[in-house]
Amino acid sequence: MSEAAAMTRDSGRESGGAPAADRPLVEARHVVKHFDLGGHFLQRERPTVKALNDVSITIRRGEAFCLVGESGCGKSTLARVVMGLLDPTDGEIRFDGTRIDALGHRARKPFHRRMQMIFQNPYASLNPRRTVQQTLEEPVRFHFPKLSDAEVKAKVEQVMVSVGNDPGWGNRYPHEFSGGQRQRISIARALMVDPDFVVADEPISALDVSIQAQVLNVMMDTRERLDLTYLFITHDLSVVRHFGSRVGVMYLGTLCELADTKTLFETPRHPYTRILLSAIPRVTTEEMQPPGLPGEVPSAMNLPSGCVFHDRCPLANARCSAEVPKPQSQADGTLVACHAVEEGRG
Ligand SMILES: Nc1ncnc2c1ncn2[C@@H]1O[C@H](COP(=O)(O)OP(=O)(O)OP(=O)(O)O)[C@@H](O)[C@H]1O
Repeated sequence: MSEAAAMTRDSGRESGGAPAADRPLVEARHVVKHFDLGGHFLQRERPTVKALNDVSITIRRGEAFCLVGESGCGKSTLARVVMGLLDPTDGEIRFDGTRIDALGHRARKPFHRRMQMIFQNPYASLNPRRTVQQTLEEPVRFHFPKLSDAEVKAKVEQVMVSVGNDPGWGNRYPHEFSGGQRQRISIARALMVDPDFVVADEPISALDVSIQAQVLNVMMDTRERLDLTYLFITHDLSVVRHFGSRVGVMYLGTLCELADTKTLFETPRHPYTRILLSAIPRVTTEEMQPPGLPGEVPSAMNLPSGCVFHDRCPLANARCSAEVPKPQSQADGTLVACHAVEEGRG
């Protein structure tokens, strides 16, 4: 199914029928996620963070799909909705052709095994009171209760070796390891249950620059060796270039552009993407504030009308402030949500 088809509301098409390799593994369709901040019950409009507003992406089997954008644009929220850690306000999530966001806990269990997550901070994501062995055994025993002790131990050893860790570290605790070693333990934990899909949310940004490449290489190696599909969230465009097969660029809860990595870097279409890429290599920080971009990102509690980027966009006209642009498929398959591009002004 093409990206454009996935983006067409009411297309309602199942992905069955196509050869396995061509079928999308993960689809987010028209996902909306609003956080209600409570407020006073007499308030007419309760304060709401509009974190995701009609976002659709399709992740194909075996690819490393990267999501980029400034801090607060909704990358982590989209990842959490895909993983079932947050319920979408609207829209749907499909995994291997099955709609999973509406499933009950029991029905979702097999999908929990197939979808794993690696978090940004390996210091916080590993339980300090559990040894490496206990941490790695736990998900295997939960998802494969019939395995014998010897089989579980062999599995731990095999996965530890596969991520470049010493299998003899099992009796040690997380604080005994460096950041890079801990993140490799986190990767091992995700791989223990033979997932198909791994979400990595800023997995290297908390690590020393000197070991970021090592950890990235471990992930690239596992992707090829185990035929994994990745959703990789990052601020760092040089990582995208290195790791990503396709890239989604987000701004203020919307998807601006979705393209093959090579195409995106060679011919960025959306004005926001162009500004972002023109800032490389200066923009690799948490803030990712591209120089030359006027003003600040508006609040997700008070979104601009029309295109959310219009008040910072050098190409904006009256239509941009009035009408939300829909993602349009270009001749090479790239999707761009921009009136200027659509009108040939881009
Ligand atoms: N639980 C929550 N309650 C209220 N607002 C939230 C919650 N989680 C996220 N948000 C808001 O949703 C928006 C998107 O946040 P999100 O963390 O998804 O962005 P991000 O692009 O991943 O940013 P970063 O790169 O800094 O992690 C932000 O405005 C954020 O403040």
